[in-house]
Amino acid sequence: MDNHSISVLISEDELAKRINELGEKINEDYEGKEVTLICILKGSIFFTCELAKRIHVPVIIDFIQASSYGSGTSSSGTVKIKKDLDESIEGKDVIIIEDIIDSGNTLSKLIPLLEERKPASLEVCTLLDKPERREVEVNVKYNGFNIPDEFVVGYGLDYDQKYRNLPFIGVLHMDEN
Ligand SMILES: O=P(O)(O)OC[C@H]1O[C@H](OP(=O)(O)OP(=O)(O)O)[C@H](O)[C@@H]1O
Ligand SMILES: Nc1nc2[nH]cnc2c(=O)[nH]1
Repeated sequence: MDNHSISVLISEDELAKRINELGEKINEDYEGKEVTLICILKGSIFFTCELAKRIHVPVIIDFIQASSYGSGTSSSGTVKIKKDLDESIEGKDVIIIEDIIDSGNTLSKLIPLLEERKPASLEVCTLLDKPERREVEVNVKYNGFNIPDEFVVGYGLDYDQKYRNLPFIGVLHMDEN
């Protein structure tokens, strides 16, 4: 069994404050419109819920699931759709909600696929960005925090499907022995 510990990187209060700011910005940018939030399962569920509560224009929420990294901590480079959206996004103003952008592989595959469905607009909102890890450029309109190249858990992010329920973002430290 793994021996590891977790240290707080971004506290619950800091998350709430920044998500408020992102919500306010989205309210300004989408004034008079309806916005469709696409939550990328599973990691983005907490962020999507918290952000959606702060958006005051009409909101539609839908879910999509891309293939996962599995139990490891690095990108496979290939992305498959495991669960597709329920509704059409044709003519909709869409924001993709991500918990984290790491290599950029997931979004670089997902964005063209969603663009083919002819949304009126398509933007990306991520809670976390690890710019040092980027392999493929992704156009990100809303970004909560840039973080260092550390494996993080909590607030939806897992290690081996665990720790998604932590109310903060923590760094996972693996013990040496
Ligand atoms: O920029 P990338 O290198 O592609 O990494 C980012 C993706 O990795 C994580 O998902 P994961 O595949 O771990 O699935 P999960 O959200 O179900 O945990 C995260 O939620 C992003 O979707
Ligand atoms: N849980 C988790 N998933 C990721 N996917 C890409 N980067 C990360 C990370 O730092 N933590």
